Amino acid sequence: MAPTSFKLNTGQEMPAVGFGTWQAAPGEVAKAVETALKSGYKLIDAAYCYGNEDEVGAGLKAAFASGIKREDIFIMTKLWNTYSTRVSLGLEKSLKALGLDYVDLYLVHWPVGMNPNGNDDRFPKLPNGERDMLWDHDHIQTWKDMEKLVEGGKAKAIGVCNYSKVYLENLLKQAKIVPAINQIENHPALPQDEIVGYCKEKGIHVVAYSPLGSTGGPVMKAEPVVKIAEKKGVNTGTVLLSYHVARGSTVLAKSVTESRIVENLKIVDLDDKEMKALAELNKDNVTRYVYPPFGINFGFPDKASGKVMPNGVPA
Ligand SMILES: NC(=O)C1=CN([C@@H]2O[C@H](COP(=O)(O)OP(=O)(O)OC[C@H]3O[C@@H](n4cnc5c(N)ncnc54)[C@H](OP(=O)(O)O)[C@@H]3O)[C@@H](O)[C@H]2O)C=CC1
Ligand SMILES: O=C[C@H](O)[C@@H](O)[C@@H](O)[C@H](O)C(=O)O
Repeated sequence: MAPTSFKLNTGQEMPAVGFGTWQAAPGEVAKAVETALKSGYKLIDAAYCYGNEDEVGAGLKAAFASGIKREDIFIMTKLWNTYSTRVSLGLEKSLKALGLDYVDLYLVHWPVGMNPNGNDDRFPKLPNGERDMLWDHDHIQTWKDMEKLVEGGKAKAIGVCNYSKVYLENLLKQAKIVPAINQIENHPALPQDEIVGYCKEKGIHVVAYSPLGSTGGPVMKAEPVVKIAEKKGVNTGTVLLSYHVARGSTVLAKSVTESRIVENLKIVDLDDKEMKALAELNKDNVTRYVYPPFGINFGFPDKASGKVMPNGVPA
């Protein structure tokens, strides 16, 4: 039987399936979060940059009012890049919007800094339209500030997102706290074997995002996925979500559609042959769906161009 949770290096149990809130349109996400929690999700993923933490908070409030207990739910949110030099403020703003006293896990959203005094709170731009980045920002300084939060108790644990092997290697050389998780884009069309293997070796739990291929769920149409789903009599989404649990990862799926929210809780066992067939998908032509235009080389083997940042890829 597929596991329903995984133990983190902090001792916390993290559910195997979580609910995503990115790109949930205004007016939809509060209801979606409430529906998700009432349907049995125990893990909610939020972020300051999604601009909807207050609505996520409304959904949490409604679910708690119906009898669901805060302590039974694992809630994580993320520090946005314009707060990379104001970590404590970033957490305070998220807690306020979510209506919470603490989060179970606070994550660095991307290992970059963006201008905190630019022309927008979340997405400051330069006159030429490029993102207003802090080019000399060292992601390890942000991590040191993240470490200080844990003592305060408002973040029970800390972790990262979008870290490649080389970024993580650099971080671990100076970290006092090993990140509890690394949240990365992951699906059979982007297996990320290098970083998944490295995280396993270091005791960092992998959390897979965009498991369906993000907006519109394009990976659901891939041939091996459709074939396995037909053979097992399940939906293609179930195959894609189950792929991560079989790999020992937590998976996050987003939907604002009630039937899909419920459907995405279903995980089935996949055997070695099925996992191998999924591994063959786009083997020589990986597809990454989420790669914002920061102009930075994050060190992922499939995207090795862009500017080199302090403590990023070697110059
Ligand atoms: N740390 C990071 O940088 C990132 C984190 N994330 C997190 O991961 C979560 C999941 O990733 P996300 O990019 O949202 O994409 P997903 O891979 O979860 O796909 C979401 C899309 O698939 C549709 N969908 C969901 N379930 C089904 C289903 N059963 N059948 C058919 N279509 C379906 C949704 O439509 P609809 O809603 O209309 O039902 C939506 O268009 C995010 O919401 C976010 O919380 C995501 C990206 C980056
Ligand atoms: O979490 C989801 C993604 O990382 C998202 O936060 C970014 O892609 C952001 O929209 C951006 O454009 O930089």
